[in-house]
Amino acid sequence: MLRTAAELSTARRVVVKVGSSSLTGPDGSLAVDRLIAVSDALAERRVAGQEIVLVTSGAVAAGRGPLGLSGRPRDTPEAQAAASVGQGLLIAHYTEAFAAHGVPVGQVLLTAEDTIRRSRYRNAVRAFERLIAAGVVPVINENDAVAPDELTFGDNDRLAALVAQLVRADALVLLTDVDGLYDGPPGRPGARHIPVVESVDALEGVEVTGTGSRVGTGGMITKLQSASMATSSGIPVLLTTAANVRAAFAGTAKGTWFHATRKRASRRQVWLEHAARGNGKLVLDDGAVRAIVDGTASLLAAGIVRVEGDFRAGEPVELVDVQGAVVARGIVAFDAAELPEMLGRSTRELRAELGDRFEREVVHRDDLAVVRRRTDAAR
Ligand SMILES: Nc1ncnc2c1ncn2[C@@H]1O[C@H](COP(=O)(O)OP(=O)(O)O)[C@@H](O)[C@H]1O
Ligand SMILES: N[C@@H](CCC(=O)OP(=O)(O)O)C(=O)O
Repeated sequence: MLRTAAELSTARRVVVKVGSSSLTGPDGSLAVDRLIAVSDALAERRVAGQEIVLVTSGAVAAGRGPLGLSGRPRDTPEAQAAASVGQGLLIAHYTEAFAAHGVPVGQVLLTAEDTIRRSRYRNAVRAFERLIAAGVVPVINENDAVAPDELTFGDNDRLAALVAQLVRADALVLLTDVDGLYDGPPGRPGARHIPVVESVDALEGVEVTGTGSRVGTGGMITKLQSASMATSSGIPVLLTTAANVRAAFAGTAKGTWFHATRKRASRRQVWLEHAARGNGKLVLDDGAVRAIVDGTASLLAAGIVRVEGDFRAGEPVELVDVQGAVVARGIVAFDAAELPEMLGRSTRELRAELGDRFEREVVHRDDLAVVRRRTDAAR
């Protein structure tokens, strides 16, 4: 696992996210020279043997000019139209810029649903692995033209963290218009640069805003959420400017390095913790909550006080405490309809009264991910 920003040159696989603010000019339209500069640096890394996955914003901004929009789109359909027009332009420029180095790119447009559903998640993993093995740089954006309002990532910072988890990257690099995290809005006199963050969730005395550049989405808040998601699954994060991309890979860029806070988790665990959404909830008593949070126990029927929602065996569910706070997510081994008569009973009673099939754990340890405290709304 990478310990410092200086080690980035040794990373095998790096996900790089470039924000709209780094790809646009002062009038908010696409600045092709900036896109080419980032592409040149990344293509060189790919040619040198590093595996690069690019998450790029800029579709909405790139679509503004051709549609004659002077500011941000006014509503969702206008943003969808701008993204649709802009995405084509964006990928055309990337294709050309990387081709100058003999590197093919492959466009992948994701929606939140692609990560929420296990079958789609697995399918995305397969596609990425094949692209990377073929020497391609996957170029990813959200599928803004069709993503339904209630199911969008909305910002590419968190999408980039999910992609980093999906491809099991060694590092995530967030390129933006500011050379790292400051203890307050960087334009404010006296704001201090923070070179290293040990744990995003333990950050204190730092003021971040959700509004950033004129074209970006989410400001620094979504970057911290992204860093929290990545670092808590074992992936360190470097935040710096797009102009620093070469220096970043040489290990010399001014930026902020977010240490990984946990060991690398399996894709299944990461999916459960960060992406999976379920239709149901299992409400646990205090003893069961302690056992699950402590780390080694499976969930038994004896520790469940109530079942909410409708689900089938094999689907993800939330494990919540009696106050409703999410403690963990897991794959449940029984249908919702089977559980009520099992609640509160020991495995021995279940076997005696309901039969052998009911002697099992309700959620096996291997199918369970404890949801730790992290920056709110990190999903
Ligand atoms: N504490 C902070 N440290 C650094 N930048 C901050 C902070 N709080 C807010 N920001 C703002 O976040 C912006 C970057 O976010 P955003 O505009 O969404 O960029 P991008 O388009 O690259 O995703 C910066 O321009 C900066 O003004
Ligand atoms: N998918 C959108 C990007 C949304 C977004 O997160 O933008 P940014 O904050 O600039 O990374 C687009 O391509 O315009």
